[in-house]
Amino acid sequence: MAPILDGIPKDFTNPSQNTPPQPETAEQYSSLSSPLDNRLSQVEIPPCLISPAFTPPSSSGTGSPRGLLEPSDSLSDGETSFRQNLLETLPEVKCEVRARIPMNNGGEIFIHLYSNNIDNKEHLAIVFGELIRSRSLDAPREDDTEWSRMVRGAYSGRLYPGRTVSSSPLPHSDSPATPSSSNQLPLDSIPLVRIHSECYTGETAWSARCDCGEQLDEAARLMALEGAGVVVYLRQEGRGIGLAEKLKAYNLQDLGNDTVTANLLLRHPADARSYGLATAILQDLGLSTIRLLTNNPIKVAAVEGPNKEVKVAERVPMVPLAWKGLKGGVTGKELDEYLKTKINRMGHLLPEPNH
Ligand SMILES: Nc1nc2c(ncn2[C@@H]2O[C@H](COP(=O)(O)OP(=O)(O)OP(=O)(O)O)[C@@H](O)[C@H]2O)c(=O)[nH]1
Repeated sequence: MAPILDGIPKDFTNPSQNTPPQPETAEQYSSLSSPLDNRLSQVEIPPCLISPAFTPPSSSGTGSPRGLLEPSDSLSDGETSFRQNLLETLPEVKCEVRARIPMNNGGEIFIHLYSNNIDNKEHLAIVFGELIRSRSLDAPREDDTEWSRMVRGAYSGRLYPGRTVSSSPLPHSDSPATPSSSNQLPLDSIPLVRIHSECYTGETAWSARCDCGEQLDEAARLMALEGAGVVVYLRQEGRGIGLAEKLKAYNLQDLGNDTVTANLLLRHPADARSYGLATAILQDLGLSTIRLLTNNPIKVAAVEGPNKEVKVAERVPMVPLAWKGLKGGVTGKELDEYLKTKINRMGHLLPEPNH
């Protein structure tokens, strides 16, 4: 693969790790991953994004290693700038707390907050349905009491005023209770999963530059319909470069650059994300086979992990509502350009609309 930015170390986003020899091509990759369709096998998947890998450090985006590039400086395609180092094992994750959230549409979710051994961010799993449970949350802990188990969310059924036993599945019943087999996800059901990267602008600040907020809503809608599913919400804002750098990238986009070039001009990779934490969280939730909601072929291969800790049985496309001719979604020139760059420069598997 050709170097991206002459003279800049490819692995500047994670300089402290030694990089083991990595496959460089889709062919070499095929021994690690099982592509879901023909287009997937044609995509050159950056080895750095195969789990397990570091999520970019929490300080990512706070400084450009060697300053801003001028557009006239050496700048080529973004693929080889994906460069992080692999771990030999998955990161360790621990669900610290789980809480029920009644939704404003009448539904209900269980938010799981995770800690891990590679960064200090609060990564989340938003769980639909009660049958998907966290092993690390439910496991007995030192000095556990019924009270501490209920407060951290390691209870079954519902909490109610006066409840004293964490494991009771029914109100006022003190019967023993890790979830019974009838309370587990049916063996033949493969849950929907969305691995979503944080996007303050699209999810909170009403941005029409991307469809991140819409994708989150659509994932929630589908999972609510099925009564089960998980959104793994990773705190890798701005494709891992952080909010400050993403905002600079927006200014560079307004100056005429696409999303990939804007990142490169800031001397960041086109995509600095990794998915090892997502793989570990799915494992903790007992999900070894999933249907993954995404258009991003890298995500599919990355989340499976080198040892196939998680198997993606099906990729479920996420087509923007506007591109399906439906109302209610994000629309506009910026969104179209954002999506076309994903298709043309990042290999996303999304058919362009006819309009
Ligand atoms: N650097 C940068 N990041 C952006 C921009 N627009 C959105 N993002 C970030 O892109 C990420 C979107 O990630 P995801 O929703 O997981 O989507 P994806 O990997 O692109 O692919 P899908 O799974 O198909 O949606 C979030 O972290 C956003 O903050 C941009 O213009 N520049």
